[in-house]
Amino acid sequence: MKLMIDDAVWGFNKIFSEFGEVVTLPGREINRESLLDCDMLIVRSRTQVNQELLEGTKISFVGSTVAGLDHIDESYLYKNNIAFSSAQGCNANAVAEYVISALANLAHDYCFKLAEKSLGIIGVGNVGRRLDFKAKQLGMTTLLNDPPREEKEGADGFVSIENALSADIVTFHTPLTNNGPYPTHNLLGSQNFNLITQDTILINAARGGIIDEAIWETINTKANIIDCWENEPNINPTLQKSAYWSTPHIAGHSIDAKFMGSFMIYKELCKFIQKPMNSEIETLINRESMVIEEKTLHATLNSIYSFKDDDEVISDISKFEDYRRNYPERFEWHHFKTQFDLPRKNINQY
Ligand SMILES: NC(=O)c1ccc[n+]([C@@H]2O[C@H](COP(=O)([O-])OP(=O)(O)OC[C@H]3O[C@@H](n4cnc5c(N)ncnc54)[C@H](O)[C@@H]3O)[C@@H](O)[C@H]2O)c1
Ligand SMILES: O=C(O)[C@H](O)[C@H](O)COP(=O)(O)O
Repeated sequence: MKLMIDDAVWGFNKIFSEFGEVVTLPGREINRESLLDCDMLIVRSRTQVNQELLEGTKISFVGSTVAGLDHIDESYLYKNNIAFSSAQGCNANAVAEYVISALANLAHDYCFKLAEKSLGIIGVGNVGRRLDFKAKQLGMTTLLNDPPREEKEGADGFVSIENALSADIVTFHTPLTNNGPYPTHNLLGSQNFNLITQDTILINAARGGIIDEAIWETINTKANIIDCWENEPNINPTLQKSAYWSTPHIAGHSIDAKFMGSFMIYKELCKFIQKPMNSEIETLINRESMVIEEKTLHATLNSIYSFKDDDEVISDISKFEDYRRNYPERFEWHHFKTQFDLPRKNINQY
């Protein structure tokens, strides 16, 4: 068997070589010709998986080791009996930790208390739930907007998008969709950007295109935290300069998240070819606990990982893609023994 794997897939050799010959390319360079003698395809978000890529190949399994799905034509795969698995939730905790780190830095630099602020979360799935849980542990008031969930689960606990946009801090965690009952392209756009004021902190760690950047760059906000951009890696320089933090789409790029994305697809591939799992794979991340002596939330989180460094690197926008492909090792909070009592994972969520 021959597998084509995006070379940004974490541990691709250690994890997938037991299935057969592994060949790799940067995700953006995987094309139909490179797949002609391959049986399986393992990607991240940089490969557009559709008819143009797969027609005439013998690919029978596609694994996407990330949470987003906007790079996958799922209906094409289904119609052509190509098995598909993705890693929903693999990096949700990483993104929630990124947002809390941003809020801790903003609270420190703008001299406010998080417990006195409201947080509007638009999209309350794997990321949004974890963020809601952590923010509440820090005393914040959260306003949750998620019409698809509201439709299924009832209105209790949810608010309108207009209400969520009135929060002190507004953060988006929806997929990027252009159709269906609740499309998210320009979810914050000409129809409602008037609800964003000069006191609003606005965060996009979901997908470029959910917030209309042509309007965003003209609006005065209190602060912009931007991890996901339209037209990556050729991001909007005006917005980049406006941002308190501008980062190169790395909110979900902890080592834990990258491993989990690969491990989730490994398990699905074992099921697909009915092969028993190699139990050693699960223990590939066994980092010993590290001690952080800092006493405040802000100092503790910056000791764990300094996102400010990521922001500074992409002040030179040309470094966007190369930096994310060679991103520094970042471990999630549970690897650390901290003086400050950090919001921990809620085991009921996982
Ligand atoms: N920056 C990063 O590194 C990073 C990492 C992980 C995920 N993401 C992005 O964030 C998105 C969310 O991630 P997730 O794991 O929470 O996905 P998820 O599918 O678990 O949650 C998405 C939630 O959005 C809701 N939703 C859909 N349309 C909506 C709308 N119009 N208004 C409000 N809510 C809506 C869904 O009902 C769902 O609850 C992903 O699709 C991906 O594009 C980015
Ligand atoms: O979709 C996701 O899970 C995230 O956006 C993730 O950061 C994508 O990772 P990439 O494919 O850009 O490495």
